Amino acid sequence: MTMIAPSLLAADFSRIGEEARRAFEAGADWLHLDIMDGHFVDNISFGPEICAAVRKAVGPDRFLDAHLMIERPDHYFGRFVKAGVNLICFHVELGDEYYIRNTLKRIRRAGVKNGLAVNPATPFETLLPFLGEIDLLLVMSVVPGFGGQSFMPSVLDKVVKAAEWRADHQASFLIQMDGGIGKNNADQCALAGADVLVAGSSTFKAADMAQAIAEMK
Ligand SMILES: O=C(CO)[C@@H](O)[C@H](O)COP(=O)(O)O
Repeated sequence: MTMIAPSLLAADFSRIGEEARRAFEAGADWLHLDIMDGHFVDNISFGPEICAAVRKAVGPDRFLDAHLMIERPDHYFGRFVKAGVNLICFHVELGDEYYIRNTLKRIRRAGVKNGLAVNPATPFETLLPFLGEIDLLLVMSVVPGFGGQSFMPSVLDKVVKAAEWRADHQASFLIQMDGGIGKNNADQCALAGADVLVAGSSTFKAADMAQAIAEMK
């Protein structure tokens, strides 16, 4: 079944530990942590210390995935490993083939899963050198930086291509989609091949988070 990962970016930051627990109590499979540095994207969110506080709040067994929208993932990822996240994803737009490949390898060597994120405007072909070396592909369905934006259906084609590539090459990376996702488009994402749906506004801001997650599933 498709997994749902509420994005903590849409939570009430004045009660962040409680909000993280609320997501799992409502049926979340993972919790998605959006890390923004004000350079790679035009917004600043939170860093490793908040991630460590979230880990403490939810206990050791919950799956936390960190989406680094930052310029130097190679420099900072170790701090997120120490904070206790399970997966670290960064953007394919950030560097040349050597930089991306090397950073992917280093993340795995540090003992967590790796992931590569792709912006809506970046073509599928940019991902080809790396698809055999990732645990997760994150296809952005909004321009990263802010929650609450509208879903871009044009990216579904990239998800279909990634799912086809995965089947043809007997690969096993998960496909995650993120941005503007809720009960009205979750089915399109899953049918295109997405395994994990990130949802911020449609979960944390729902009147009933458990019902919102159940409806998406
Ligand atoms: O990474 C991002 C935005 O950059 C996302 O994770 C959003 O935070 C998802 O929020 P909604 O679009 O679901 O409100």
